[in-house]
Amino acid sequence: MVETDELFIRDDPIFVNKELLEINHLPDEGRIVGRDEEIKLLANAVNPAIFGQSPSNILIYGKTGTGKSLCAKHVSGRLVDAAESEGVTAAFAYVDCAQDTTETQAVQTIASSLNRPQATGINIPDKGISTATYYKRLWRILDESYDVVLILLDEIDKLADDAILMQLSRAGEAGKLTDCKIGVVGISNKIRYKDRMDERVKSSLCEREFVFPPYDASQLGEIMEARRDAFREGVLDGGVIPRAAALAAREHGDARKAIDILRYAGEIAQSTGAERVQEGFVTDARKRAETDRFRELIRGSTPHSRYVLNALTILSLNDAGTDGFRTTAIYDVYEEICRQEGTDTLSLRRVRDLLKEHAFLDIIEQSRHSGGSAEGSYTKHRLLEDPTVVRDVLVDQG
Ligand SMILES: Nc1ncnc2c1ncn2[C@@H]1O[C@H](COP(=O)(O)OP(=O)(O)OP(=O)(O)O)[C@@H](O)[C@H]1O
Repeated sequence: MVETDELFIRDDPIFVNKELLEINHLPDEGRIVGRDEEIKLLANAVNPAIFGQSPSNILIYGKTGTGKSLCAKHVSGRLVDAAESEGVTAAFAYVDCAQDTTETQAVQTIASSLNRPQATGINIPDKGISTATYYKRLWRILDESYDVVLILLDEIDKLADDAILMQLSRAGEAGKLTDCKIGVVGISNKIRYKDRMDERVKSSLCEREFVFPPYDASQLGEIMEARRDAFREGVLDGGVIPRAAALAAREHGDARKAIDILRYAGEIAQSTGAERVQEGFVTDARKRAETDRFRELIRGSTPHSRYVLNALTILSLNDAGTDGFRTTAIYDVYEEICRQEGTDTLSLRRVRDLLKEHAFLDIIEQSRHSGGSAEGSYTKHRLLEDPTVVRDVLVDQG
């Protein structure tokens, strides 16, 4: 008989179904909370696709963890099924533009995710063919296999340029490159992303725009409650979810963070050998979730965006008590950082824009002040994240 090694735990005392709390877990319909209206509006915009007609192109904005990707994927999946029952062949491709930043990578991902090599006989290699060849194969795949496709470009602002958007919008124009109808769903948490787009691409790709608001405490509570069965029955103390919901709502209304707090609280119980997940664990769990969230937020951000943040962090670490720092003070430190990095500085205007982007993501807070008639009014910037967390993450990311 094989002996069981007592060193390893076989029955997890805390979790029974931990996948429910994993970052990329896609909850089924019953577990999507508080987004009925957004789901309806998205469905409405792509509705023509179920009859094989062109869906509207969509841009979805909203802060991180507000369910943008989740709802876009959910509606796309349902659209594919609904189209099928109308006799229309549809599919959707999902591209994480933070991973696939170049035009070639993005078109490769789209082509390989839509390709059914057995049926098409087309090969999409990982590399070794030109961008133009990827496109040609993509158009062939679309023509051979589909009446309509949706292309989801998540974190669309991370694309190096507009080239692929240009191609997709051309392809979408009545049968120029393919007969398949194409709908593009761009997703971004940079509210100013559109300003950077080429005018032609903008008018074609931004037919419908949606802004997803942050969740409130009761929605976050429901989102977590809907995953309570990740835990063994009875191990979760009554106060854990309300506490985690209150904290997550007060800070960002970010569902991912709320779920992370819950998972970490469970892991703390596991690692300390506690029998129950206690409300007190939420404080440490929150700190870990905050670090993760921030790391994710600045993942793939441009070096200058990080230098600007680093400048404000250095000021904040040196002078914790103030109500913020003026743009010019931040710019001085930023210039020094650029000197050390051996890179040219961006203009003060661009730095102001980068600060606005950080403000939109709730990394910093901006306030207007009046300096009296001599000075006019000016803006102050204050770091909302814990400066030590920011510093550690920035050091990690180089
Ligand atoms: N309404 C909801 N109901 C249930 N779970 C949700 C809901 N909204 C978000 N979540 C959970 O939070 C996770 C993060 O959501 P999602 O990826 O959709 O956010 P996002 O708005 O796209 O954020 P980001 O800009 O960071 O990509 C999802 O994988 C899902 O597990």
